[in-house]
Amino acid sequence: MTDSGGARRRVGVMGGTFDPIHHGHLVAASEVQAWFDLDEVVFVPTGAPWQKSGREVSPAEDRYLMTVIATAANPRFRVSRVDIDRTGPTYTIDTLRDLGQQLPDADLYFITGADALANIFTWRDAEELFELANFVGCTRPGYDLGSEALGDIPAERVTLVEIPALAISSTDCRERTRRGEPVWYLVPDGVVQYIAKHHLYPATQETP
Ligand SMILES: Nc1ncnc2c1ncn2[C@@H]1O[C@H](COP(=O)(O)OP(=O)(O)OP(=O)(O)O)[C@@H](O)[C@H]1O
Ligand SMILES: O=C(O)c1ccc[n+]([C@@H]2O[C@H](COP(=O)([O-])O)[C@@H](O)[C@H]2O)c1
Repeated sequence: MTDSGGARRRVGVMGGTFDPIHHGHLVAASEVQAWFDLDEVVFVPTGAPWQKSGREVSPAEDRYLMTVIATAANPRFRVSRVDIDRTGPTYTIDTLRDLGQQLPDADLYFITGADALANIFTWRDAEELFELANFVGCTRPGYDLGSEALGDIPAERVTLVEIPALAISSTDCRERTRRGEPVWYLVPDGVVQYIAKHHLYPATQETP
């Protein structure tokens, strides 16, 4: 909503495969929300993450529901279905166009990890992305994003934000679950229970 002075809202967009969502994602979104005084952060689970097509990804509805569970307690967080309800590969250019139409009075801040930001020119219509949103790159353990990695990203459209180092990845959470190790406190409690209830990330069968 626009206030009487016509001020534009600031909305964060946190896209991800979220297989599963973990506290690294949630801390990054919370830090960026506070840093930019965002009105809200919209989490957008991917439908078909084409750059992860070489590996098995859990059903979109499971990833969506885990994201809803993980964000439910924060009044500034919500989850959008735009990417999972669109058919075909998921491209951020479509995410930003769809959200821009839904939120015409908002300035968008797309939140990514530093690793993802360094690869942004492999994304579809990369040049156009910077016309639709600001980009916020979160530092992540193991990634030292020097200014050369930002390459041709327009400087006025990108900000790097240092967040408390959290060495958590979805890959590690899946592997720990497959090995029967706990993921308590790496992911929200409700997500631990969702993974168990729906038998996500089962132990892989050893071939004799
Ligand atoms: N610990 C973390 N701290 C900050 N950002 C993160 C962290 N983990 C992931 N991200 C960022 O969150 C976004 C969504 O990530 P994604 O859902 O692919 O999780 P992931 O942990 O990187 O998954 P995977 O290990 O399966 O590749 C990406 O922009 C990614 O760079
Ligand atoms: O637009 C693209 O071509 C593109 C390519 C790779 C990743 N992305 C987006 O980057 C975000 C993080 O993706 P991922 O695969 O690291 O979970 C998510 O919103 C993806 O849709 C987007």
